[in-house]
Amino acid sequence: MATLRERLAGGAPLVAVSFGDDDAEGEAARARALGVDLAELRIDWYRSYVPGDVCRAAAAFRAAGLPTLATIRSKAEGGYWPGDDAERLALFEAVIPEVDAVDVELSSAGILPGVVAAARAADRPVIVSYHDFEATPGEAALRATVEAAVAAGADVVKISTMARGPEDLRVLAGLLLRYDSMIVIGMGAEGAGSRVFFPLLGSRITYSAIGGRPAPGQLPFAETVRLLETFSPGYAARRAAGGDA
Ligand SMILES: O=C1C[C@@](O)(C(=O)O)C[C@@H](O)[C@@H]1O
Repeated sequence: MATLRERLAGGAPLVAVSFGDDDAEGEAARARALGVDLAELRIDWYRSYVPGDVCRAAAAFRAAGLPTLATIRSKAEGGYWPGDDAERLALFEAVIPEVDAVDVELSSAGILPGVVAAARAADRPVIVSYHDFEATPGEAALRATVEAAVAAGADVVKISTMARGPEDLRVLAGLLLRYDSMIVIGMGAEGAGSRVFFPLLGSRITYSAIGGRPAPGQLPFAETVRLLETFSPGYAARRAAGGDA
């Protein structure tokens, strides 16, 4: 079976679902049975930020055979992390060896070099991300963001912005076509189609919801699977092979 790094580098897109720390064993078993490709561990949603507890929740997903992505989203980019930079970096350093990849915001400048260094030391790919829940910035600003994320050490750059209409989707699609190793998402009702269409153009991960706290415009997991099976033969083939192709 391909590693997560290999899957992020090419081939059919991955369907991720985000999880908190309620019943990690049960959620992991259900997600595995449903054929989720990647569990995004939204550690900023967790009830406990004690490193041992966080690592145990991560281990439950890995034990179920599900690749994991650790995210500790800052409040500045729509997340819930209540602590300071030193605590967040320490938590990233503790959890990185227990997961398959890590996501950190470009704007988290105080911890970004440390997170990249910890990921490199553990040979884990790094997604450097940018979120705007209000609007989609102009193309020049987004290009500068992508280039700064690459310069910071991103293996994959994620751009997730609120799409207010077709013009925003054109900007986001242009960005996706311009660079390799991208995850691009148009959030909101106007962006919802991008969650299926952009993966067909090469966006590496699409995020979907199984209950929980769906992001704006996120589609349910089952609907995302149905649409990707319809439009992505590569995804359909991988799923038919039980996720292992
Ligand atoms: O950044 C992303 C994308 C997302 O915000 C979405 O819109 O699907 C959901 C988040 O959990 C994830 O980390």
